[in-house]
Amino acid sequence: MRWLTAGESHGPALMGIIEGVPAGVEITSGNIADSLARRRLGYGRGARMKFEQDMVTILGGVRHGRTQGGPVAIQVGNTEWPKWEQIMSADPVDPEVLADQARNAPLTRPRPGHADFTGMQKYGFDEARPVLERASARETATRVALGTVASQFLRQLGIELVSHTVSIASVTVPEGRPLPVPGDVIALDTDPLRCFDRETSNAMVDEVDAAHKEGETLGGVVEVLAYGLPPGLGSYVHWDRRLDARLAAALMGIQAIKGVEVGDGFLTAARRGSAAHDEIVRDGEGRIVRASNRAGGIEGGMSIGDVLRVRAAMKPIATVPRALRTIDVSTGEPAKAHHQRSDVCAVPAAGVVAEAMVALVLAEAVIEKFGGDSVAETARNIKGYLDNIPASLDSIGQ
Ligand SMILES: Cc1cc2nc3c(=O)[nH]c(=O)nc-3n(C[C@H](O)[C@H](O)[C@H](O)COP(=O)(O)O)c2cc1C
Ligand SMILES: C=C(O[C@@H]1CC(C(=O)O)=C[C@@H](OP(=O)(O)O)[C@H]1O)C(=O)O
Repeated sequence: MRWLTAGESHGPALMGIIEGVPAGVEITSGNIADSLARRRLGYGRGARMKFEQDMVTILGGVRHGRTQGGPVAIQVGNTEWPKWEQIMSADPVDPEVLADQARNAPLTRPRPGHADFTGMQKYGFDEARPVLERASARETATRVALGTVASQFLRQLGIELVSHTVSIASVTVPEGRPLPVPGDVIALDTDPLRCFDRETSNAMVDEVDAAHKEGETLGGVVEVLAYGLPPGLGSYVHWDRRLDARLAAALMGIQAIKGVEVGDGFLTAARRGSAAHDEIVRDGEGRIVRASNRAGGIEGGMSIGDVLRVRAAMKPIATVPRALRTIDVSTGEPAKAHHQRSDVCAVPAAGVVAEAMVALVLAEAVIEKFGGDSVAETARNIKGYLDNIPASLDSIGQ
């Protein structure tokens, strides 16, 4: 399986292609639009989320609501395009027409924390527009679109994902709260911060309001859970086939994500060995189970058949209204970084993006282990594998 996105933040559309999806995945543009609507949610998102729509068109690979085995191509149109048609035109535009457009003013005051400055150095641009157009997390709309295809595939195999917000700045869900399960997704999506704990969510709203008032921006932590995984996805034999390595890379590949944790992660580093691992025991019905899930469902680079649990830490939004110090590269003089509008906090949206990235990694790992040109074939192969795990090693009660 492989996938790729293209397109700019203010271009006509974003595009994504995913190849290697078996035939028979049930997917409609409505499913993708629903996922994209979830990505736009979240208290603290900026003005653009209110006035722009995501226009989904499936351009290939799907017929009558089912994948056909070929690459799936999805377009997400930017409804803001008419305002940017000349500025972002692929073909040359009369410089006089461009000179009249206020929003085309050169962005010569790069924002610390964004890709602006180094992107200009790297590609030889004299302003940040061409950098931010592609560096922008607008691109994550396409990842969520492609991730929806992956999620639908996984769901048909009994694997369900849940994402939620664990913290906004220093406001954190208290330790020991029960994990949200797939049946909680609707409730999560109606919470302003996609937080499972009502009291914490209220405190998060206050935190975002305070930051907004003070011209600040915020980061936070999101968690993705996967239920129903078979044991053995990923591998211990090569570093780049480890499931934890692939999940970490996928999550770190989201704009503004600065840390990834698998299971209890950093907390585990502070524990003694006897309190760090998940003992293998028999439950009341004689099945082999784990006494805990500190590892987050991965050992030795492989899924162990328990709930997968990964977290991603997002830094505060780089476009800080109380603008940071920078240099105006057109004059060489100290200046304040450019700021027109931005999100105060996009952590809830990042959770939906993280869920999409986890779905893409898991779908790829499933295809790698079980193959299948159709979902039915993949499902048969999974069943054959599980049925053939010897009783002495059976941890899934087959
Ligand atoms: C969903 C989402 C929305 C974001 N919205 C903004 C935004 O409105 N303004 C901004 O400056 N950065 C925003 N960012 C973060 C930037 O894209 C990110 O800071 C930039 O790519 C640099 O981060 P990096 O150093 O991790 O690449 C957003 C990120 C995500 C995931
Ligand atoms: C448009 C989206 O996110 C954008 C991500 C983003 C950034 O710098 O990453 C900056 C903002 O865009 P603008 O600067 O045009 O207001 C966000 O709105 C989106 O998520 O659909």
